[in-house]
Amino acid sequence: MTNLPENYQKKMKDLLQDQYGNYLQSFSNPVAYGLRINTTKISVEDFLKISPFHLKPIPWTTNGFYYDENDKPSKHPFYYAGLYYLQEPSAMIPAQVLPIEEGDLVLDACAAPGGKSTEILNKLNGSGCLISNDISASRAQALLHNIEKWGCQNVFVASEDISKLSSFYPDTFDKILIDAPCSGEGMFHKDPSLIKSWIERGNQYYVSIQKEIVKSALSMLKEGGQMVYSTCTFSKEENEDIIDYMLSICPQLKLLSIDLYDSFERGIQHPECIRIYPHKVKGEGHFTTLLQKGEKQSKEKQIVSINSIQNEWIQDFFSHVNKTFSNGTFEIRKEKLYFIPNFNTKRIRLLRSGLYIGDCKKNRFEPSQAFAMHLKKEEFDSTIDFSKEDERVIRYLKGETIQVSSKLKGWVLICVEGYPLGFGKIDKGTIKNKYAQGWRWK
Ligand SMILES: C[S@@+](CC[C@H](N)C(=O)[O-])C[C@H]1O[C@@H](n2cnc3c(N)ncnc32)[C@H](O)[C@@H]1O
Repeated sequence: MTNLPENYQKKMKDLLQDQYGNYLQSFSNPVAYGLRINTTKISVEDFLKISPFHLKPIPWTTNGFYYDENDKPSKHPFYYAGLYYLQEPSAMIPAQVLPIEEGDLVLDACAAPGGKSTEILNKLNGSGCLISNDISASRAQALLHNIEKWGCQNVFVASEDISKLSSFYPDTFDKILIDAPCSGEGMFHKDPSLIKSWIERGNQYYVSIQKEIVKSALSMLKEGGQMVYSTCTFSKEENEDIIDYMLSICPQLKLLSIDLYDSFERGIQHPECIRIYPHKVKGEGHFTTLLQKGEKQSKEKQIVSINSIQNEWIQDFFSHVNKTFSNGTFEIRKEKLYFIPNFNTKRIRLLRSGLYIGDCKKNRFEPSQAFAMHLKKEEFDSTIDFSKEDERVIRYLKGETIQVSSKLKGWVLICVEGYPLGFGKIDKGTIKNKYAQGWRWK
């Protein structure tokens, strides 16, 4: 049984009252594991047809499933194909309740390692643009990897303090998600090591950070824009009190109610908010609120612009690519080709602008790993598709040279069950491995 500090126990007893015994009891439940399907790459129905895992629907999501601990989905080629994200089931709620519409400009303010950003990208479905930001440079690297694996083009990955972003983008975003840094009380069951940090820092340490973050976010939200504030902690100071603080500094802000799944609880004094407790659902804890700044406005039409790059090697490569790009421009920066969405990011620290397509080397073009993840099998005219049981899949993911019986020559997109994993270069049945070094199977 987890050793909870005395003062934490007292707070939780006051909060939960007669449910406190059930809360303590929940520490002996097994941890619930979840995966969320990348609906940009595969429909839920199609994934269920090819999934080798023991899946059960997570009732508050449309594309989230519990899996069995022994399934080990992080050790499967489908994970490398970016077909799903592994996420704690209750953490699926914040992105789910943010009402994203086609063409929205969205900010995920505290995004790393990317659980919520990946779902926002699914909801944007290739339209609009996401700025996925995290102050921590090292966490932002993990964010970049997850975003690239997800395969989208309409995203910038930034690493800034959100207060700095706010000076560049007043009244800019249609939607903002703040999954705030918090004391993590909802994670004590899954990761008891967080209790030590709770003892050292308590709740107030986070309250001041959260206030700064929400103040900056509110100033970046457009009139009529909507915002989700969420934490994975139970303390009222870090949840409803932060909502009260937001209401006090932004008078036109209002709370919108969220459809309540049976076992969710309402917020303290704010019935529009939802509280998720581990003794009520199969998942850890979370708090989520949906807010709107003033009245909804009608939307301006997106500017559609597209250019082409006059480079023989790029054009030759693109003669094998059957896909159209929109709402952005192709740009070569330091010999790398990108497709960059229409959004001015000139003054912020970026880890990635849009889609990194490949490298313009002397007399040739080399497509990137990110571009392979972006393509669908039918969008490249030279593919080798393996079944998930084929031992060459793992060998490819390990970076080995592999043999196939094929007359193809040149760049090939290597797929598993029809879903791209990366590129290779084939000649006389030998595939030279081009799977990115840092992504390899360990
Ligand atoms: C709860 S985690 C986010 C988890 C993420 N939303 C997900 O679903 O994978 C909070 C994040 O906030 C980031 N953070 C803390 N202070 C920040 C600030 N001032 N500006 C931007 N990000 C910040 C932390 O580095 C941390 O990664």
